[in-house]
Amino acid sequence: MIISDAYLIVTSPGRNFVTLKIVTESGVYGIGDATLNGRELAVVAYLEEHVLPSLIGRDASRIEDIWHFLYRGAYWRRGPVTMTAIAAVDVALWDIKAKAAGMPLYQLLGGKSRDRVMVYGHATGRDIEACLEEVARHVKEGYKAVRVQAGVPGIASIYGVAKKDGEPYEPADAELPAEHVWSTSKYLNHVPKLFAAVRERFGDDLHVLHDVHHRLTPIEAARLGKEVEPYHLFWLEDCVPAENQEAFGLIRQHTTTPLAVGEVFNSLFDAKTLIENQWIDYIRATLTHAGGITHVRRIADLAGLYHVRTGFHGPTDLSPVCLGAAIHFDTWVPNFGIQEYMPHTNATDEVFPHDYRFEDGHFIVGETPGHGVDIDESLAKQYPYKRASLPVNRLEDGTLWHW
Ligand SMILES: O=C(O)C(=O)C[C@H](O)[C@H](O)CO
Ligand SMILES: [Mg+2]
Repeated sequence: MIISDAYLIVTSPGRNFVTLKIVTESGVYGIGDATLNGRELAVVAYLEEHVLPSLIGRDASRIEDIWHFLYRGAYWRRGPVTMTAIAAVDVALWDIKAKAAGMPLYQLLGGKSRDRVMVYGHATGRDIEACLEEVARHVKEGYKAVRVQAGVPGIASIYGVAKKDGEPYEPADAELPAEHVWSTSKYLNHVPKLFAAVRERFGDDLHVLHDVHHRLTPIEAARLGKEVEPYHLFWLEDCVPAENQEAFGLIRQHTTTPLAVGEVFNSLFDAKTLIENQWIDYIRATLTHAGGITHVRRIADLAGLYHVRTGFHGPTDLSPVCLGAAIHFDTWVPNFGIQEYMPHTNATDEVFPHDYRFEDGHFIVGETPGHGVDIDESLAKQYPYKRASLPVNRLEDGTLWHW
């Protein structure tokens, strides 16, 4: 199991993905996702210059040791670039270990805790009516849980809403950051109306979710949480930026709406205070950005002690490699909550052949040894990298705000 080669494949079948391939002397290889949306080449440089040369000749089976070699050994700890690079190595090594054992990854983690994992899809529309149509489409396709994001009158472009109804939403839509204008008051006045309409049309059984995308202050988030209480959301996500973990204590005092956070977290330490105080209900840290299976397992275990469940980030900017590994993790993790799912384009699915499948609002894990996702390297070469940036938000007076 000696590592003989390690290299990156950067491809853009509709959007950019960075994939790490680690090859062992026996020929068994593993792949890991190293995609950090809008900062892809920073991770490429980190891996190529500082990580991959030191992997050659190491024993691929020593996953824990390699994790600490890259984390402690770097001296400079944490941060999204470092932790994405470590995650790519970690997931590739777990893939190798599971392939060498002849087992699907979930078996190595401890076996199945469930037969299938519930996902939530994304309904988006320029206005409430268009959004309800998208919710209806998801329900027809079998989804049991739907994230609902609608345009807000008076706000031209908003996170989570496609430019045209019926088109998929892709936030990294320009070479340089697009500038959006944000109004908290217009947003806060609109969201409760959206959820009233959803419940009226779809009844009480559908799980509904909403992503605030970090744009409120704690007291504004508390107001929103209270006002949507009658509509029983599955969760309200990222209602404030989470650098200040104590902010969630304030929000929690005011509302019983369940709270989810963590897609931008890269370490247990980003979530420790939130979890230990039971200020959140779902932790969204992702394998790709939070140090891979080895580290996210620690986050999930801590969360489990405090009734916090997982709800992994799963937008299209995480590659099928991340999604495939996440489905194995979700199938095993005892305190699973839900898995986010934004379908990839056909071109992406062709570059990344995989064995997971969507059925009746759930993912069913595959039985191929490893995490069940591969990369077609010659096809990947046909899609060269294109610089793409996430937008920024400004308040109506021009102040730079959270996007
Ligand atoms: O999927 C979500 O909940 C997101 O908030 C998606 C993020 O905006 C996206 O991953 C940014 O790259
Ligand atoms: Mg989000």
